[in-house]
Amino acid sequence: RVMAAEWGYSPTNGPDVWARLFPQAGGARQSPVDICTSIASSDSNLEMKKLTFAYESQSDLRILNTGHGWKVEAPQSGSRLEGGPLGEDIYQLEQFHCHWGETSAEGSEHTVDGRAYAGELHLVHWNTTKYQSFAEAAQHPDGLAVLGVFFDVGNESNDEIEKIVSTLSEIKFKGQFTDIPDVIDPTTFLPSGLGYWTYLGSLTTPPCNECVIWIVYKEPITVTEEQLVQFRCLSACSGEAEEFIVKNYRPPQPLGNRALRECNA
Ligand SMILES: O[B-]1(O)OCc2ccc(NC(=S)NCc3ccccc3)cc21
Ligand SMILES: [Zn+2]
Repeated sequence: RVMAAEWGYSPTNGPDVWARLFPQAGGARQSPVDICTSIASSDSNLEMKKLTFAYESQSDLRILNTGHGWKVEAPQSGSRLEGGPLGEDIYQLEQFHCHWGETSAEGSEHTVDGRAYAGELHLVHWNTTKYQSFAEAAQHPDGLAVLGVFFDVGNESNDEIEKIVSTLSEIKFKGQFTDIPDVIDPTTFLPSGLGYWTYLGSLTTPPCNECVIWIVYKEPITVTEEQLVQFRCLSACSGEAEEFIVKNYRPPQPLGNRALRECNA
């Protein structure tokens, strides 16, 4: 059966059939995974090398509808993510995006002891110590570092997420983009508690390159149901046809014999 031209999240082009067109999707270090907290080893080594990050505040960042969700392009030569599981290398912010579900009972990519959150934010960084470009870094096992932040649904709307939501009506269709007028400070997306789990994995979307050092924060941030409802109004199509992006998360993949380490910052 020829796979639909575009990969997606429906039964005919979704995660269960990605490996047909994207062989890496069937690899042994795929993401996301279910984080089984009982097997996470508390690695004193991680405690020693504190994970540090420094971001700039930026305005006029471009947000686009990729057809699989929204993505904010935030190449930040002045940003630095280092320490923790990242060895001696410095990683630079490239973009951030989000995954969500049809209802708030699902939506995150990583799960914790089988529990899904309502969504998951990914802050994507690449190794500028070793590689010359994002695309090159994505071809290497230590090329990318992604911070994952879970979304819990609550009554307070998240002001930083609101800056994203307020632009979504302008990028309803796939391929559309606009500039976010507000100043965005990526630091504000991070929870107050900085404990995290870390393991070696992959992109969670095709081509599923096995190039990501994952750092998943334990503490979720809060968004409102209304904010998630707005995410689900984006269209996966470029024109009149309306196929809403109601879910864009990959289910957990086998951890296999990978180490899952935790750091209680
Ligand atoms: O797993 B993720 O959803 O979260 C983290 C993350 C980062 C990047 C992507 N995909 C990209 S950039 N593909 C295009 C591309 C792929 C490979 C080389 C160049 C360009 C998906 C995810
Ligand atoms: Zn992602």
